[in-house]
Amino acid sequence: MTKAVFSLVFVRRLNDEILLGFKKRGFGSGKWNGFGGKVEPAESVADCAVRELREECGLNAERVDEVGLLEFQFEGEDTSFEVHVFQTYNFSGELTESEEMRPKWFNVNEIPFKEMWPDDEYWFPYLLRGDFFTGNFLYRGQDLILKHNIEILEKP
Ligand SMILES: Nc1nc(SCCc2ccccc2)c2[nH]cnc2n1
Repeated sequence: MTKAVFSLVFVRRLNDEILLGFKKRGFGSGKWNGFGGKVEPAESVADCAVRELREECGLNAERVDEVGLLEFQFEGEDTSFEVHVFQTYNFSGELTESEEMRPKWFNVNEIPFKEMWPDDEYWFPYLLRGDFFTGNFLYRGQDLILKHNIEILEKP
């Protein structure tokens, strides 16, 4: 089982808005998601999160805080995805659509889960509440979760 490491970053504004991007092509296209991609050899996961955010929507995160760690396996595939989830409230720059992503602010009570990866509905409540979460999901294809486990580190 080879492991590929990815970053995924969610931008928050005030307390009730979150930035999502509609993936226009490539892996996960047709779904709303955070911004992210594959960690390159010479960078940290956090650096990757900042880089991918800027590349995909033009925003510069002053800092990113790790809020979760997810592992995804797809039945019959040898590679598993290790996804480090980050959040930031501190950003600058002008929101821009890219070839990859169409960004849009959502109210946290109106997350478009039906147009997102099925697992997101399991861990979004913890992301929004600021608890650190870990989870692993076994998929059949990209729509069916065969097995999953989630653990929460309650904030002190
Ligand atoms: N929310 C969410 N995201 C991903 S992939 C995120 C990491 C990534 C991978 C490739 C390109 C850009 C970003 C998922 N996979 C399975 N469930 C999932 N849920």
